[in-house]
Amino acid sequence: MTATTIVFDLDGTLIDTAPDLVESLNHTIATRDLQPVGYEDLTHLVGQGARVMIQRAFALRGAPLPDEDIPALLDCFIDHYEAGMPGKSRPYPGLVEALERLRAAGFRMAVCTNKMERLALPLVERLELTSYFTAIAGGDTFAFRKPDPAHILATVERAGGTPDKVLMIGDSINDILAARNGDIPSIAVNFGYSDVPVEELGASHVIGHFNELTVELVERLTR
Ligand SMILES: O=C(O)COP(=O)(O)O
Ligand SMILES: [Mg+2]
Repeated sequence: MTATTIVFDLDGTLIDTAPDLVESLNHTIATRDLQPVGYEDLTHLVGQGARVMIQRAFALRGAPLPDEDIPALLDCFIDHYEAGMPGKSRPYPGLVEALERLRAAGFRMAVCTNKMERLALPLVERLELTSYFTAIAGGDTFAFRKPDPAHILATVERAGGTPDKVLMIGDSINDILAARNGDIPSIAVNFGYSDVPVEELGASHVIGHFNELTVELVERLTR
């Protein structure tokens, strides 16, 4: 019997990246004299990767952003974010213990994030989490990304899992919608960066701490 593949989102699910995202974003928009955004703005800004985050920050400040200006701003963000990594970003409480017990129970685990692969890989590596995951796919790894369920399924395939035995765990609409669109059971975590209450996302289950992510829960949701 093939083991279930547990697919985790990254920002706001495995790792609390908010302080560094906000800092790098503010560094980037300051080059255009825009006022800094706050932590409370982040839930509206993250989710679709750095390019969209920059575009949304300009929109939030009512500043025009011609397409041809985006590459330089994106480079500015990437350079700043990469240089500081892992900065203040940390795994959420109880994560490592949860990964340990799920690995011991034989589950295959993978990461499916809309963050660029070149940022996701070193972040996971510098927080010493890489060895838990059989595959790590970013928002630019394939030609599609969350909320397209193909992103989850291609990640599972890369991890050597089977598409009918998958559990998606995420913090926001993209994750849960991708799961729902693919008929995949899902868990929403309530400690991430959703701009709506996670109970409204339509996940199969909601957790408030990784100590609730038990082997029994995974088995029950993927039966
Ligand atoms: O960085 C983003 O915008 C989204 O990243 P996530 O898919 O890991 O939440
Ligand atoms: Mg997320």
